[in-house]
Amino acid sequence: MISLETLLYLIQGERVLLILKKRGLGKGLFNGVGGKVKPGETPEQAVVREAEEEIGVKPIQLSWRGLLEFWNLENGQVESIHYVHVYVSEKYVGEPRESDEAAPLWFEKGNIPYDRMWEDDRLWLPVVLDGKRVYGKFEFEDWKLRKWIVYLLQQTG
Ligand SMILES: COc1nc(N)nc2c1ncn2[C@H]1C[C@H](O)[C@@H](COP(=O)(O)OP(=O)(O)OP(=O)(O)O)O1
Repeated sequence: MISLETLLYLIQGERVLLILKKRGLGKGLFNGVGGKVKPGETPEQAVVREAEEEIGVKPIQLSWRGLLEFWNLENGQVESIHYVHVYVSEKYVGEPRESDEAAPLWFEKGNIPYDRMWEDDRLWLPVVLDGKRVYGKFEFEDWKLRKWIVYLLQQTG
């Protein structure tokens, strides 16, 4: 399976909003808001839809912060590949609320719960929260991180 997905981090000053995922891939872990891009959607449209569905908030300004590839292998075979566009937003409408998919929680940027997140997050999220852009490729075996490479992207404009 190859899928195009999104991740969004709402920012308020020195705080970032994470969700505790209640179902699906990454259930029980904190992550950004997001999910799969549906046919006919752009990643931007998809991430706005996911924010509305998961936490009842509509981002009104998105800043693209990079592309991540997550490869998962099972018994030496590729089980799934996830291409994930990452965004942050400092402007949104609505107050984050819990849904059947996600429970939102604010964290200080210096106090992100990396021990309750995907293993890759600590390798690239600090860069994104520092206002930069990243490309990363992460290879997992049975969803355990084995190899990775992370590049800082040049800032344009
Ligand atoms: C494996 O490494 C990952 N790390 C992080 N931080 N986030 C990841 C990783 N792999 C996937 N993700 C993100 C990307 C998406 O935001 C979600 C997966 O989306 P999901 O499968 O839950 O998609 P939905 O469209 O919400 O789900 P349904 O198919 O159930 O509607 O995880």
